[in-house]
Amino acid sequence: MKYISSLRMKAIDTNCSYLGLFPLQLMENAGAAIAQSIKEKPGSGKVLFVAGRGNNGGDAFVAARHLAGIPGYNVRVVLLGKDRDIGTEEAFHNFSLLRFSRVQTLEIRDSSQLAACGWFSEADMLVDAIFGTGIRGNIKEPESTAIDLINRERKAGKPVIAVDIPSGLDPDGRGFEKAVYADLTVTFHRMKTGLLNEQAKEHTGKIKVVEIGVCADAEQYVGPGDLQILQKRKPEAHKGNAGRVLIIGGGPYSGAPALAALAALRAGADLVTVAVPESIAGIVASYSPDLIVRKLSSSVLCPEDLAILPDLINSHDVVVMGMGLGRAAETLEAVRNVLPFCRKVVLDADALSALSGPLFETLAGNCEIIVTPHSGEFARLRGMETPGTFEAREKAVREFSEEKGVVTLLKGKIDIISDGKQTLLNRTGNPGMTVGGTGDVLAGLTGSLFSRNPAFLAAACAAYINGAAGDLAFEKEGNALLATDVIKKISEIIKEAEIG
Ligand SMILES: NC(=O)C1=CN([C@@H]2O[C@H](COP(=O)(O)OP(=O)(O)OC[C@H]3O[C@@H](n4cnc5c(N)ncnc54)[C@H](O)[C@@H]3O)[C@@H](O)[C@H]2O)[C@@H](O)CC1
Ligand SMILES: [K+]
Repeated sequence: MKYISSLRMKAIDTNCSYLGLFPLQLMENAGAAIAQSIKEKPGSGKVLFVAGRGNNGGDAFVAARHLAGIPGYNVRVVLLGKDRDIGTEEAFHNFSLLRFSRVQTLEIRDSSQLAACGWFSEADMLVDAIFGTGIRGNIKEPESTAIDLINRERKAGKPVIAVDIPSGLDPDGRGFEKAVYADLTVTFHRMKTGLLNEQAKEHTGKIKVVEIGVCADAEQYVGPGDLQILQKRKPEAHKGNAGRVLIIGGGPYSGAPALAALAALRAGADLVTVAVPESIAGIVASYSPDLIVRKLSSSVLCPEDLAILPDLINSHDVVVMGMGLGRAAETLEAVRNVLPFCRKVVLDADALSALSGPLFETLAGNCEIIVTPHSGEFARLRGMETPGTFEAREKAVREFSEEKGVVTLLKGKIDIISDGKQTLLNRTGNPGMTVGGTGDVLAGLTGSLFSRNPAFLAAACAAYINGAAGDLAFEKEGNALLATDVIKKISEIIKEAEIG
């Protein structure tokens, strides 16, 4: 069974808006589904909706409007507050429509009015729309009393329908104080994680999962909603809290590690150190005063560098390795020797050539790995051709990630990101980005996000931001865009999403 966390559900909601499917439309469908479920229950003439001030309450206002037009129903809504306290535009809009909908409403000042109004005891059926996925912290008044009153009526034998989640339950399955006991829970789009455990089952009654018209792409493709799940910078943050990234690259090339490092900085990392062979250290340092450069021993990464790398690795949160390293035998040996010292690593470009099946097994459990291959590198990693059809490629990425215990970001016209259990696609980006260096930018971005976030989320969001920055660069430069133009645009995406 597919189930979903409250954060991911919120992300899908935001992705829907981005695609042009607005919250008001989803709320209309959610409310209509509730009204339908009420109609399917016999003996429910006098229906009382108990609504909180969030969107869960908004769903109830829609359902009340849908039901009120039907002969035989007497519909009442008690709002736990005043209309000015309603927290969202959509819920407020739907509450306002009740004035024209033959629905009796009551706005309360405090919990004493709840029992005094007599509406709970007069109802034949109660609909619980106090909270859904937006519950936070200890339950306050008047919500707490409202839950008690619904439960009192249920004990007296009246049916109770919960909107999305019985109010009080934690949507993600953490502990809870108290919650509504329902006969039926009508939950939207997907089963919520918090409805599954044994304790929750005592509260949910039967669970019905109803579709509310979410666009498939809002769930399948990374979007702005996913960016909202990323860790935000805390106001009291100290230097280093927003991530320390170590880039190991360069030798035959000097630009690649610098591009990765600058992208990591733009994506919000506090400290980025670039460890490069001595022969190019001066060149890399000269690119930008923002870079901290550490010299390795020779003209390519080699096993002797193990003298300084483990300490450097320890003082950073994430290692990003591979850009511009070249594939000299001693370099690939050094990559293999460095990996056991890493706890979190992004492997790109030439570092991917050092990997082999047994190496993944040795590292399993000690090191979280993100690999960022293009199609050719993915073929080498797997030891077989990358499939031609999109579906087969997606399956290959999923299976490889599951088998090796890594997150794979397969770059392409549509990027595929998987950890074996979850898979997301990304379609930001444009043909101008086939220019050299954009892969290095993506690796740096991925490392920066990975320093503060789970691997799968970091890889998916990095793919989105890299492509979205590339699209902004394309508006100005067209097909003549350069990797450095992409880096310059990262800040616009980060700023708009209020992350970083
Ligand atoms: N795709 C979606 O995510 C959709 C969500 N919808 C509905 O929207 C709900 C989520 O809406 P919201 O995010 O507005 O949140 P909720 O409506 O679940 O709860 C937020 C309200 O509860 C109050 N509150 C939170 N914790 C409290 C506490 N401990 N004590 C007292 N009051 C507390 C808040 O101040 C706010 O007024 C879903 O459960 C669902 O019912 C639907 O409208 C359809 C689409
Ligand atoms: K509810």
